Amino acid sequence: MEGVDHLAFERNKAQFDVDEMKIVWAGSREDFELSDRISRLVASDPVFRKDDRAALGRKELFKNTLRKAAHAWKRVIELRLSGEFSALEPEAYKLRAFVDQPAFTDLHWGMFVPAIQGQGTDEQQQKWLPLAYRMQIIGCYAQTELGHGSNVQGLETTATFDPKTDEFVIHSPTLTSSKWWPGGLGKVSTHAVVYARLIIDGQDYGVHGFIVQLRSLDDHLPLPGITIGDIGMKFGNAAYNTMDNGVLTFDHVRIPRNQMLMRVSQVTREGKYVHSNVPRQLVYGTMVYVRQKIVADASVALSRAVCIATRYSAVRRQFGSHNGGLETQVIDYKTQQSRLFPLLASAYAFRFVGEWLLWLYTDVTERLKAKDFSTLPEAHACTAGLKSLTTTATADGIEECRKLCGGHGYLCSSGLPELFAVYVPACTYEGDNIVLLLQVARHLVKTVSQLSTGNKPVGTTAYMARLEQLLQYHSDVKKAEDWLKPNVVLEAFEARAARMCVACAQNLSKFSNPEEGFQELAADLVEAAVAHCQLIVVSNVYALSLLHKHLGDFISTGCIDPKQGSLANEQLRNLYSQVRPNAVALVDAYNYTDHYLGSILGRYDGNVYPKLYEEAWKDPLNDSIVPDGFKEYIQPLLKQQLRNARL
Ligand SMILES: CCCCC/C=C\C/C=C\C/C=C\C=C\C(=O)SCCNC(=O)CCNC(=O)[C@H](O)C(C)(C)COP(=O)(O)OP(=O)(O)OC[C@H]1O[C@@H](n2cnc3c(N)ncnc32)[C@H](O)[C@@H]1OP(=O)(O)O
Ligand SMILES: Cc1cc2nc3c(=O)[nH]c(=O)nc-3n(C[C@H](O)[C@H](O)[C@H](O)COP(=O)(O)OP(=O)(O)OC[C@H]3O[C@@H](n4cnc5c(N)ncnc54)[C@H](O)[C@@H]3O)c2cc1C
Repeated sequence: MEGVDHLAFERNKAQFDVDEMKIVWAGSREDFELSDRISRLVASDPVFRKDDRAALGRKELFKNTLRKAAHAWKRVIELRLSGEFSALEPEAYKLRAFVDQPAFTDLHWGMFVPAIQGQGTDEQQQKWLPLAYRMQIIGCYAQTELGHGSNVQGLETTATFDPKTDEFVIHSPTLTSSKWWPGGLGKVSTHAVVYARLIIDGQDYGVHGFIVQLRSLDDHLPLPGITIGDIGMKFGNAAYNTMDNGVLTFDHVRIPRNQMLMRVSQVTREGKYVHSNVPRQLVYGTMVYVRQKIVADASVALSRAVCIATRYSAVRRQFGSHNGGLETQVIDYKTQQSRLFPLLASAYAFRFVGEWLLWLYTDVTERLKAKDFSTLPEAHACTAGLKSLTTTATADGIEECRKLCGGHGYLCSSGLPELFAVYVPACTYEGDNIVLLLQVARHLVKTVSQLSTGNKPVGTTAYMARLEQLLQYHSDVKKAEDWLKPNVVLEAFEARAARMCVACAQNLSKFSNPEEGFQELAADLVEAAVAHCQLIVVSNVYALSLLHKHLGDFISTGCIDPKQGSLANEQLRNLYSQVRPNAVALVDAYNYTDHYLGSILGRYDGNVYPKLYEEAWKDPLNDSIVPDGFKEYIQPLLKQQLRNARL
């Protein structure tokens, strides 16, 4: 029934103030009001409708994306969502987020602009940023190649300095050096920040960023020497196919010398390479920025899936009917709770860890401005590790939510297949998750090895300073409630991470060649890195379900014994019972509109069955009662069978 809240009985059970929790989730009252206003604005605008997108072909889908991006930009300007002509302001960022359709603009604002801001000189910023802010040029981030993505130092594209003309010659020497994947490149971008090996007088100075114009600003045709196109359909139907991930090759394309991004190092008119007194890793700065954004984004994607699965689990009933009464809500099954509630808790935990990471990132940025590079390794390890941890958990969590919704979760109208398809590449882009965990492992091993030299570990590795104590530690948990004390949980996680790191460091020391040891022990190193990253995010329910999931680690490292493991599980069951009456209210606190959720199963009013039934009839296959192709392919078969039957 329209207008009836089928979930009201669930909402009445809540033991906390949902409106207050909405503010906690949003970050502040101001943020809440902003999100609320912008999400409603998007939901009520017919251009931003998205319920029809699963049935669109690639070309229509792409054109629809262009239309939405252009309309979003128009709205930003009309509503003066940002003071300047810039879409970097929170309002404009939120508008793009609620439009919920990946587009070239994500890369323009999310990578092209930050690359120039972070790696361009003041002069370069003054020249390029106003053009980019007004979208008079549209840029992308062209780093990955057909042959190399993870190994940035292995990129093959060259930028050779020509002192005669004061230019760089950008060239793709091999097929594998073709740029491959950059979003927005395939059909839209007029410019790119291209990463290429700097060659001066035959000497290779490694990978640097260059601003290169790709297409004419008049007719949008590729400039001479440039070959460009889309790399083809990707996983899922609509999902990430709204994006024109592209291929690009250069045939001796010339650009002026001042288009090398020169904040970190410079090439003079005479062809002299000058490296500023800053770490070369600052060339990777844009990736650090985006990894931090991706962590913040993980809680959004996971919370959407959890919201759908929680509301639907309260609506869906199976078994347990007595004397013709109602069947049991599937959310009341302990198995459903043990799969769903840790994800609900994870969404909240990732929301808070995202805030913390933003603080860390802001802090390191301020320090870099003051030429203090001391916290850069910690910022790199935290952004890389948490990007890996949160995206893996979110991608797995979305898929689990699909299963939690049974068969109906497999329908596109549940919103879950598309959410998964659009999200899962987050485990790969901005750094493959395993490659990133290996970076964390290097940081941890280095930290352990420096302890003997008296180096005091700082930041998230500070617990290693108590190594002796952590190596002696054995949990003193005696009853299930002991697991409710944050310190008890935290110490167990610290001891587990410390012991796994120390074990890796000890095993590494047995190798005469450390690099060989690192390769050989990579799987253990990744597990130690995961343990360290989990330590960063632990909080009550979440921590206990993780402890239960990784019980083997905790027991094998001697941090807890099997009895204490069972007590943790007992406590977990108690906590699920406490979460149960609050579950629907906890997902209401995300304040998502039905437009943004894009899911019949997750509708706010819980009116699932009539709407699912209605939606089915909208499928293009139901446009005709007898399908196209009946006469050619089905009727002859039927007639054939009839003839055979008569024989
Ligand atoms: C709308 C706004 C955006 C919103 C965001 C939301 C969603 C995103 C949406 C869509 C995504 C779309 C786009 C995706 C884009 C891309 O994918 S761009 C391409 C990204 N590519 C990668 O991430 C490549 C991964 N590889 C690397 O980062 C490096 O090659 C790797 C770190 C693996 C190795 O580098 P290498 O130079 O070979 O280093 P070493 O292992 O030898 O390390 C040398 C030292 O440098 C330190 N280090 C490495 N990286 C960094 C860094 N980024 N910052 C600081 N320091 C770094 C490393 O720790 C070593 O230090 P020590 O020498 O040990 O002290
Ligand atoms: C949707 C999407 C959008 C993207 N957008 C952009 C963009 O805008 N701009 C851009 O430049 N790039 C972009 N990329 C590329 C992306 O950054 C790379 O795909 C990513 O960095 C992974 O690199 P790769 O593809 O080379 O994977 P590979 O490194 O080839 O990974 C293959 C396998 O090898 C393993 N592996 C690799 N190295 C190691 C190692 N040292 N030790 C152990 N295992 C290892 C990995 O774990 C993985 O299992 C995008 C990719 C996707 C999927």
